[in-house]
Order: sequence, then structure tokens, then C-alpha cells
Amino acid sequence: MTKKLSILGSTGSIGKQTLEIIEEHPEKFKVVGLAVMQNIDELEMQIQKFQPKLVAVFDEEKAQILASRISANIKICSGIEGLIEVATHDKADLVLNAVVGSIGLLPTLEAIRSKKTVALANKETLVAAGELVMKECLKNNVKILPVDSEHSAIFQCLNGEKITDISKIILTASGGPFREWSYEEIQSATFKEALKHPNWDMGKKISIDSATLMNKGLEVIEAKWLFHVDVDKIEVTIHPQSIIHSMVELKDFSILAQLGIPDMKLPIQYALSYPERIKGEVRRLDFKKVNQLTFTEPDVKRFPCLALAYKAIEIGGTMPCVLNAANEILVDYYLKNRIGFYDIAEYITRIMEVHQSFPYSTTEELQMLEQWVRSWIVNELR
Ligand SMILES: NC(=O)C1=CN([C@@H]2O[C@H](COP(=O)(O)OP(=O)(O)OC[C@H]3O[C@@H](n4cnc5c(N)ncnc54)[C@H](OP(=O)(O)O)[C@@H]3O)[C@@H](O)[C@H]2O)C=CC1
Ligand SMILES: CC(=O)[C@@H](O)[C@H](O)COP(=O)(O)O
Ligand SMILES: [Mn+2]
Repeated sequence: MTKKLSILGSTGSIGKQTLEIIEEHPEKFKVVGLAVMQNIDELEMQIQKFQPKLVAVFDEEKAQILASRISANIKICSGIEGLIEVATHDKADLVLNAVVGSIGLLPTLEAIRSKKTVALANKETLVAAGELVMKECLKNNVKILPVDSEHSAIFQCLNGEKITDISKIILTASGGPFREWSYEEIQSATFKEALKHPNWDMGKKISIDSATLMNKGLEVIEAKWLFHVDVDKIEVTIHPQSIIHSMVELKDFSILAQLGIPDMKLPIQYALSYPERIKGEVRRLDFKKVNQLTFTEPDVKRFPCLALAYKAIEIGGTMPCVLNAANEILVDYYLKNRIGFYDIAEYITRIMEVHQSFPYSTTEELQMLEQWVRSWIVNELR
């Protein structure tokens, strides 16, 4: 049977690779909805090729320009309502969420409430509101299929295992572009240097997160919610080759790992085809060409963001939402050359000292908090 898909963030790195997989398997997958922020030129080409029934452009002006360019029988919507409409399209069997940032939270929640399976790349959703999202999954008997490479690896390792048998999750981290740089060198690193990831070609925000190791911190929080594991059982190891995508140690101390060439096509494809496996244009790992697989402890002095993420989830409540919101804003400032590399960690440290975490129960509370984070940072950096 053909699976029908809505793709949020179709013009991004994950979104485009998803469409390439769909193009390879037209008998298996069909696109019914696409959502983007503002890139209507790319979206227009995607519309011609995939003929979705519904598209959303977050930016209202751009949505209007697109409307003047394309056929009237494709519905165009905008704003957060548009994103939600695509996420809940009645024909969609699977919603792939690959937008960047916590803007992905509401469409994820609404997709779950509409009983859609969600293939989740947008890790910020689980960092900001993991507890709420997992409760909705339970209530609606809905599955989240991880797209993030480490979480896909863990998901694949756990196939057939009991979650209660997990003794430890070992998340691998490449170490990013500054793995071997001194503190002083990193201090003056430009955003262009930070964008040069050694192993993966990704969007700007996640590339900076990988350079600060905040990406791994966000992934620790993501793993806690996806696999119902306490953070003290989640370990990070620096594995510069990015061949082992993560590991699980079970209670009998058997360690399971998933390996492959660093290529997001595999985890994306697995989330699309699950529970089946399909053969696609994924690069094959030749074992004989792997010279060495190395593992070292992360250095939280040079990469304080990792420790901040552990601290935020240990405090719990609204603290991870504050960490995430502050990080999103500060990464944007860094990309605009307005702050230095270590200012990201510095301002996150300070806002976490100011914020009194509380147990939240609604997305409105989190949205108000995000607004507070933004005004706090704007004020500090004035
Ligand atoms: N890239 C990767 O290899 C990996 C990414 N991830 C995660 O996946 C997510 C996406 O990452 P990536 O693909 O790299 O990011 P990109 O920056 O490449 O793409 C982001 C996409 O989201 C869209 N978007 C942003 N804001 C909105 C909005 N308000 N409404 C609708 N669409 C929006 C963008 O549209 P537009 O083009 O119009 O701006 C674009 O299509 C992130 O959460 C990231 O952490 C996880 C693992 C690996
Ligand atoms: C491809 C993927 O899943 C990214 O999240 C990747 O893990 C980033 O690399 P780092 O290990 O450097 O964070
Ligand atoms: Mn990852």
C-alpha cells in the first residue's frame, strides 16, 4: 500500500533528502502536504514534481506570491495554522517533521492528536516539551519514529528488546569541527568555521549546535523522552568517525550498536518504511576500509553546552524549554556575528540561573516562557 506523507520543512536538509527517497520509491510513498518557512522557489519546484494537495508557507506574504504562481487546485495556507493544517491533513498516514526549532511543537502535538504517526527530526520539540508530547502519544496510542541518526540507531538496536532491560544508552558524538581546537582557538572561532561539520552536511542551526556540543545535549534530552530512560543512564562518547551511530547496553551487559556511513538517507528511509526495510540509494559501509573506531570522553570545559543540557533536564520542568529557547536565539545571534562562540554558553548559564523552573502543563505556558527568554536576551545584549 502507498504511504501518504506530509512533510514539514520540505526545503531543508532533511526535507530535501526525504523527497529524494520518495522520488526513488513512487510506488511506496506519495506526498499529500508540504510546509516551509519562506523558500517558495524551491517549494514551487517540489509542487510541480510531487503534486501535493496542500502546501503551507509560514510567511504570509510569500504564501500570497506563491498563490499567484501555481494552480488554483492546490490549497495554500500560512502561519502556524498552515503548519498545523499540513500536519493534520486527513489523507496523511505519516507526518515527517523536519522544521527547525520549537515552532515544530504545535504541529507535532496536533498530528499526534489526529492519530498520525510522526517521523520526528525536529528534536527541539522533545527538548522543549518532551513530557507533554509523550503523554499525548500514550493517550492517542500514536508512535513517534525517530529520524535523528543516534535515536534511529537506538530504535533499531531496541527492536525486539524490552525498554526495561536497558542499562545504558551510549550516544556517539563526532566532536564537531572544534574537537581538537584549544579553548583559546575556539573562543575566537567564526560562524563560518563552526559551520564546517567534519562528517555531516546539515542546516545552519544544527551545525552550530554540533560545534558547541549542544546538539548532543539536546539529543540526551530527546533520548530520555523517546526511550523512557533516566538521564543518569545516558552517556555521551566522542567518536570522530561517526560510523557507530549509537549503542545500547542491556542489563546482561550485552552492547548493541548500529553502524553505517554517515548519511541521513538511512535513518530517514527507515522512518518512512518502518516496520519494513527497503533498499535505496544509501551509501554502503565497507568494513575493510574502516581503519579505526575511537572513543573518548567529552570535554565539558571546552564544550560547556553539553553540561548545561544535562543540568537543565536534571532540574526538569520548564528548564529544558528555557535552555532550548535561549540556544535558538543565541545561535541566531552568533550566525549574525553579534556574539562570540562562548557567549552562547555564557548567556544560557545566566538565564538558567535567573529562571525558576516550574512544572508546566500547557503549550501556552511554554510560549509565554519563550517570549520571556527572548526579551531577557534582547535586554542583556542591548
Ligand atoms: N540536517 C540533518 O542532517 C539533521 C537534522 N536534524 C534536525 O532536523 C530539523 C531540521 O534540520 P535541517 O533540515 O538541518 O534544517 P534546515 O535549516 O536545513 O531546514 C529547515 C526547514 O524548516 C523550514 N522551516 C523553518 N521554520 C519554519 C516555520 N516556521 N514553518 C514552516 N517551515 C519552517 C525551512 O523552510 P525554509 O527553507 O523556507 O526556510 C526548512 O525547510 C532540526 O530540528 C534538526 O535539529 C536532526 C538530525 C540530522
Ligand atoms: C546526523 C545527525 O543525527 C546529527 O545530529 C549529527 O549527530 C550531528 O553530529 P554531532 O555528533 O557532531 O552532533
Ligand atoms: Mn543526531
